[in-house]
Amino acid sequence: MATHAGGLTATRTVRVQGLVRGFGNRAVLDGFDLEIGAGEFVALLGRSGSGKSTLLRALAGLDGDVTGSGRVDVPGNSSVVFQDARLLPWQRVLDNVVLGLRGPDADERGRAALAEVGLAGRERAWPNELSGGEQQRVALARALVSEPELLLADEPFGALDALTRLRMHDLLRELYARHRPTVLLVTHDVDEAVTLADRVLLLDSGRIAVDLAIDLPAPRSHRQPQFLAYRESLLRALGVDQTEG
Ligand SMILES: Nc1ncnc2c1ncn2[C@@H]1O[C@H](COP(=O)(O)OP(=O)(O)OP(=O)(O)O)[C@@H](O)[C@H]1O
Repeated sequence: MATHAGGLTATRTVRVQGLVRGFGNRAVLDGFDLEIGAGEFVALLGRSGSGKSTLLRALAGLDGDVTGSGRVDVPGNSSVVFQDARLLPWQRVLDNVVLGLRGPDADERGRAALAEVGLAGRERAWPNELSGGEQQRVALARALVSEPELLLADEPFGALDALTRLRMHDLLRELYARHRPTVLLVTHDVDEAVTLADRVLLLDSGRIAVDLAIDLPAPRSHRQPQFLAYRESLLRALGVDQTEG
């Protein structure tokens, strides 16, 4: 069985060694290794079915029913954000954010987190009164209110329209600058990866085929020649034909 342990050094937040995960006879990850430094913002790209979510679930400890082996070291206080906000519809926005928080200052921290994601004044709203983008802001507030060392995000903006997605990019980058968690962001979107991350991993057939440091001054934009160079090399590695469209 895989061990899921805490106890990390200050310089390394995530360490995966010899991770094996599969379904039936098929190994998705077979002897997979990964290290992520404290405070790194890492994006994980890969074709559909390459094992991105399988890896994220292993890091989140959300695959207890899956057989596998290997060692997974992550901090004890990690948060996960998914493509859908997964709010409890019978709880008001603030109650969703502070769910699981203890202490007399929980509400105060929840309010502060909501203000940080631009939702001050919506504390008493019900989730279904919010737009998809607003619900995802609540999910981010809920993830960050506990000041996690590690934020795991599985295509958190995948269901949003293009404009909302761009706004969420700015917000996530802002929150990251303020709180400095280690981030692992699973995405299908090469531009999203290059815009947000300082390191991009490309998963292919259960192994890391590309491990690319993104060294771009902020604010990042498609107009930067280096941005286009990073995008091109990642698209090439993904096997996307760039002569089309
Ligand atoms: N519960 C499951 N039972 C059987 N096979 C599964 C299960 N979950 C995932 N798989 C298979 O494992 C492989 C990796 O899936 P995973 O969801 O990790 O890929 P992914 O890279 O996240 O894909 P996507 O980008 O489409 O979300 C796929 O071939 C998938 O069909």
